Amino acid sequence: MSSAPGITLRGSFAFDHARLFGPIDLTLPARQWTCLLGPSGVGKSTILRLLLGLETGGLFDGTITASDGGPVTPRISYMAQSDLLAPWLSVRENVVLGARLRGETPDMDRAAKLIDRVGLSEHQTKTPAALSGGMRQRAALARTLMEDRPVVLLDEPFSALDAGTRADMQELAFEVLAGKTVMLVTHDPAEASRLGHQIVLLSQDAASPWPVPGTPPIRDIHAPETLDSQAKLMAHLRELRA
Ligand SMILES: Nc1ncnc2c1ncn2[C@@H]1O[C@H](COP(=O)(O)OP(=O)(O)OP(=O)(O)O)[C@@H](O)[C@H]1O
Repeated sequence: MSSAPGITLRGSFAFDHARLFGPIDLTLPARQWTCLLGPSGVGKSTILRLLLGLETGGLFDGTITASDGGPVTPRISYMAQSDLLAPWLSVRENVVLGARLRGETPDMDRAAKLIDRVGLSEHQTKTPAALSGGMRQRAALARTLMEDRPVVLLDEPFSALDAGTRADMQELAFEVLAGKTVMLVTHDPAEASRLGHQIVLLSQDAASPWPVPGTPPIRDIHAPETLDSQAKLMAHLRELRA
């Protein structure tokens, strides 16, 4: 597969001529993790929908480009805020759904390994209705990790998980998505401080870079630079609300 490209979105977005954000200039550097934070309703998920080429109900005035000049949308896999699991399929069938929909033969060994890594081996024949919210989120994560696309967009993928499982799943995602261009939408300063090569704060007027620790991700949760970054980012986010 070709190397994962960087992605750049430049422009403004409006609903019914009321500006939601922009003009902004947001670049996801190739093969790095970009963590996008910002107040609820500022337009983070809308940016993901624009990158995915999905209907937004509004008007985007701008450009979305890949650093290699290739198409953007077909090279993206996406994990939405809601799990989007098919309710009539088992965990295992959901995890291989992408391949089935494309008419491909799924790699069942890879699926089994991922289901095991997200801790759902004993639940793989259950349908989503028989799972907890955190289990459904892990099933959706396994499905996303199963897709081998160069660009991956994750919309609050760990939000329903307990703290220990969340740390484990962050480590799994970082390992499996090595070499891919990733954008993680999160409200969690600790998560961004741990995972981001780049942290970007979205406001109505700008997508602004926020300093990241000098060490490369994935960072140890207890490392002083991770904790320092987390504390400063948290303080800044609280100031923005004041
Ligand atoms: N079809 C629509 N028409 C008008 N406004 C809309 C429409 N769809 C979404 N919105 C509004 O657009 C804004 C941005 O929504 P979006 O989901 O992108 O925000 P977000 O930053 O991801 O929020 P959160 O952090 O809560 O998930 C919200 O205020 C939402 O109410």
